[in-house]
Amino acid sequence: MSWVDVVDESTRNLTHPTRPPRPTYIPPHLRHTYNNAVSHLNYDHPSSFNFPTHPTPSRPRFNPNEHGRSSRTRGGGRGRNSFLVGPNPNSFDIADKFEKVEVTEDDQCNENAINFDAYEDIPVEASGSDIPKPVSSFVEIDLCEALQQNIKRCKYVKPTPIQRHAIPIAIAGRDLMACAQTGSGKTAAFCFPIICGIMRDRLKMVVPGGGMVKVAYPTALILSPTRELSCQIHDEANKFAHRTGVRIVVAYGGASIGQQFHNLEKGVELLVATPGRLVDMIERGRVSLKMIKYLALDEADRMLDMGFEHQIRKIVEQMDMPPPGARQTMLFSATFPDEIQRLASDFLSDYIFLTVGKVGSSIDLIAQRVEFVQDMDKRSHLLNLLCSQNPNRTRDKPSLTLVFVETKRGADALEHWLLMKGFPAIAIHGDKVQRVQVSPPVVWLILYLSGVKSQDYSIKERERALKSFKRGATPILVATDVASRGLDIPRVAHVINFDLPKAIDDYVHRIGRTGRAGNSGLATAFFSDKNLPLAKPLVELMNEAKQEVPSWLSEYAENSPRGGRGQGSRYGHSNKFGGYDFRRSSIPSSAVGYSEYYGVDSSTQAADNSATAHGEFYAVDYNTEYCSTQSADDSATAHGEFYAVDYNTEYYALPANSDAYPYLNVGSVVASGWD
Ligand SMILES: Nc1ncnc2c1ncn2[C@@H]1O[C@H](COP(=O)(O)OP(=O)(O)OP(=O)(O)O)[C@@H](O)[C@H]1O
Repeated sequence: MSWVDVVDESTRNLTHPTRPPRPTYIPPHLRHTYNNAVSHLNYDHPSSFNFPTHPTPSRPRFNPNEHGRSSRTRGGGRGRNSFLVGPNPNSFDIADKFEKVEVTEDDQCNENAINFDAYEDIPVEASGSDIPKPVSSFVEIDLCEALQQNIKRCKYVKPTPIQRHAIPIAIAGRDLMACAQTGSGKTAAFCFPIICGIMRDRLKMVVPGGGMVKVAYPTALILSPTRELSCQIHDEANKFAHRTGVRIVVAYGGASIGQQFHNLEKGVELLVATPGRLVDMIERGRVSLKMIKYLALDEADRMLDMGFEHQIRKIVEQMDMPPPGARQTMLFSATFPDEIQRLASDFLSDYIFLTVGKVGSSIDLIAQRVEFVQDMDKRSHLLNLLCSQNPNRTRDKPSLTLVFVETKRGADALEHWLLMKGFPAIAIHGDKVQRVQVSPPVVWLILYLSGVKSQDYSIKERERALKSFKRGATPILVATDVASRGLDIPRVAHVINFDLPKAIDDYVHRIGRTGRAGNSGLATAFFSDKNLPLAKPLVELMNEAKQEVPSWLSEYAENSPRGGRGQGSRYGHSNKFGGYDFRRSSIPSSAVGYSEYYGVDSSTQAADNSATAHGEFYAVDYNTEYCSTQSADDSATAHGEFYAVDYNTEYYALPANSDAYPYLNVGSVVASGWD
């Protein structure tokens, strides 16, 4: 069966629901072990698979004539017609649908949808003072009744590990920096406490205005880097806030600001926004942040890196938002480079740092494969991969494949090429406006006649691409990093890094589009000469995730310049995976003149001798209060990775030599995998 047949079939099934289902091919993300996942995907022997019909690929070892009919006559046209269908006829209004979900006390329906077994041994680290205890069920948390009902409606039977730990912390009003694996339920972890807080505060707070107001005074703000992610958070938050009366508005750039002002005028308590559009609204005097009590940054490390930091600082520090301590701030991501932790700490007050899960444990979730492919061979290799990938189905819908490329132009070109080859692909990137600008005059005429503005059109184009992909009409999405973070798309079975990213953190987020909510997935990367700096961090990541590392990649890693994650990290420092609160490596005042004392909490008490010996970790005694002139462990200093002190040390200090400072960075915290 070819891709076009699959799409055609899935479209037909929509209109003929009585049609008997085809035998289901078990997709990788429903298999429980790596071996199972890859045993059906034998890439070295593509002929052992049910090849689709497609035009001749350029790769010589693949001969389409051995594998089926030519698709030029059959597949191409039908494919294109079938995936360029209009809106899903079965699409429904989420609110209506949600209303009809029955709430029962013993609703176990979704338990199978999420792999809770994987939670049992998940490593969790928390640091900070007076850390609230985790819970094991939602009912243990003091959430209001309507929210509890909505949790059941969402069929969230149990909290995920990040929810178990983070929600009690947030409900207790504490500031939080939380790092947990992709797809592990962070959205609910910050939405539940915010919605609950808004409902409680209503009783005490008087918000300016009333009725239709020109200036909006939200009490909660969630910032996220992309419009797609903001919309997704808005949809989720709306489900959680169903029948609570909490008013939620989303604001993002590239769409009509007028409509968004109109939405704000109707009242807003929780504003979900992208930074640029929010700054615009504040500067036009239409939004005031002076009533903000809850601030959450999703994908916080991205929000504070070079691209966004300026805007975020403006919003958080230079507008009228209450300062840290007067508001509650929560930062969430799957990756937290320590430089970003440092920046983020400016926004927080007496915060708790939480990491849930370590990379080394993601074995059952995302099977990672790396293949050496030179740039010129990538297309034919991709074609082989797509061909050998049986058009998987989950509940009679095709499984989805996400292909990451480096540039917008590359995304468009690959989309076009895949279409030419008869594969139902669609591209998404941040520059759809340009595509509109070069559109033929007839497109402009249609837009003009239908009263659609170009900005709206570009947004709609992006939305349309995502919708078409989500519902399986175009089961291959070619994307730039605009789709690498946060997007929660069920049935993404395979992530292909056609072009690897420059930073390993981006790789972590990209592959995290599969293997979500405890399900397994498959990630394939095309590694070329250009990716040498990524070799070492990639090998480290794969080793820690207990993935099979090809010997050629290990050799590259060994021969590549020193730097580990440093070379592959956009932040340029050596790193170790696993949870680590950067405050543990802060430089105390007596050592090098830093004014801030780092308070060590109980979670740091267990000093690890082997760590000391390896010079990778430092540990200080539980009762440590001061720093003194204890000299740093030589081996640690020599490795330049970490400062180590003796297990029984009461005091710790860092060498006064300021050159040592850069080496003391712990690097990025990356969490991935649930068990
Ligand atoms: N307690 C729960 N029970 C069942 N499903 C859950 C639960 N919590 C979250 N989910 C589901 O898990 C999926 C992933 O959640 P979410 O998108 O919040 O992950 P995330 O940690 O924010 O991922 P990313 O790092 O990629 O942004 C969603 O489909 C969500 O509905």
